[in-house]
Amino acid sequence: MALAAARRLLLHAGSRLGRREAVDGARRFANKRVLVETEGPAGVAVMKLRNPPVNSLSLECLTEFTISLEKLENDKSIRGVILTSECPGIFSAGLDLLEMYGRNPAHYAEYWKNVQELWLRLYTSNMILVSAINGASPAGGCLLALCCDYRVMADNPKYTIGLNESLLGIVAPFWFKDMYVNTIGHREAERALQLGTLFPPAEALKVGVVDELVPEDKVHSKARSVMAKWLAIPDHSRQLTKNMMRKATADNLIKQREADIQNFTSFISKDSIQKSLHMYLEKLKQKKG
Ligand SMILES: CC/C=C\C/C=C\C/C=C\CCC/C=C/C(=O)SCCNC(=O)CCNC(=O)[C@H](O)C(C)(C)COP(=O)(O)OP(=O)(O)OC[C@H]1O[C@@H](n2cnc3c(N)ncnc32)[C@H](O)[C@@H]1OP(=O)(O)O
Repeated sequence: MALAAARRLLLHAGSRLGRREAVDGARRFANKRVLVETEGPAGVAVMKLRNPPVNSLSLECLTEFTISLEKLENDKSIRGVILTSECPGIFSAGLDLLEMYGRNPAHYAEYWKNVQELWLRLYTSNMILVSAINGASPAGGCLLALCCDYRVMADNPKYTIGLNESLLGIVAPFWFKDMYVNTIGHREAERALQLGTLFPPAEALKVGVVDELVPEDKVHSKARSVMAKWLAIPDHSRQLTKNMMRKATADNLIKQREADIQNFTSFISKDSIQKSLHMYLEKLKQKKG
């Protein structure tokens, strides 16, 4: 309930701000964790995640992300979005582990509902989505990139991307898996999911997790030039084609959202799974010390 109220407030406040700044041609609206900048006639918005230190997708971050997308979808002058990160070296560390560890079942259910909501909105967006992957992109971070129509990644061997859930002792849900299969094919997805592979850029390109690698300082300019190419296609034919390609995958979740929430909640609540998450969080801490 509190989140629904926050969502209404943010939508309202954001639209007022958006109108005021439109006077300059370039517009900008921001929540705490998501910054959106639009550039007048080109019809392109740049959406930057800024939830330091690692852009983990906390409940608040998911909510703000979803609201920002909703606002862009409602703005008919926007045809494309470049998704990127403001956190140096990190695109997104994925779902926030602290939302899935040590909480109660009602919290897990609420969190998962919001994860589903963001995924459905991103994956089925009518807008052109290009990801400018300027850092590490494990699990839910990779999920965000996979939702896009085109992925440009910084060619820095320190950055990896992939669905690594099995390394955490958890399991990517069927709709993560479906999207992976759609992107890289069944055999590669089967292997990468079981092994929890985090691909360095060259391998990510080879297997098809990303579409293009560029030097780090060229990620944004390349994303813009890719966007220009996609903008040249008539919206109606591109959108109908996208819908034709993606609808069955999205419908597969839509028809069983509630069951998927129940499944996640009971899975993540298990003692054995909580123990695995605890160990993984400890490992992250130890890495520092
Ligand atoms: C039969 C059953 C069938 C189906 C199952 C049913 C349902 C499905 C069930 C579950 C599905 C869940 C799907 C989950 C998806 C996810 O996205 S899980 C998250 C996966 N993410 C990761 O593994 C990334 C972990 N992080 C890292 O590898 C590194 O942090 C980094 C490479 C991103 C960045 O490295 P550094 O720059 O060195 O930063 P630090 O490691 O020091 O981290 C700083 C700080 O941030 C904390 N942190 C990192 N990642 C997360 C995260 N994802 N969530 C929350 N917090 C995170 C880290 O612990 C540090 O914290 P402090 O020590 O500073 O407090």
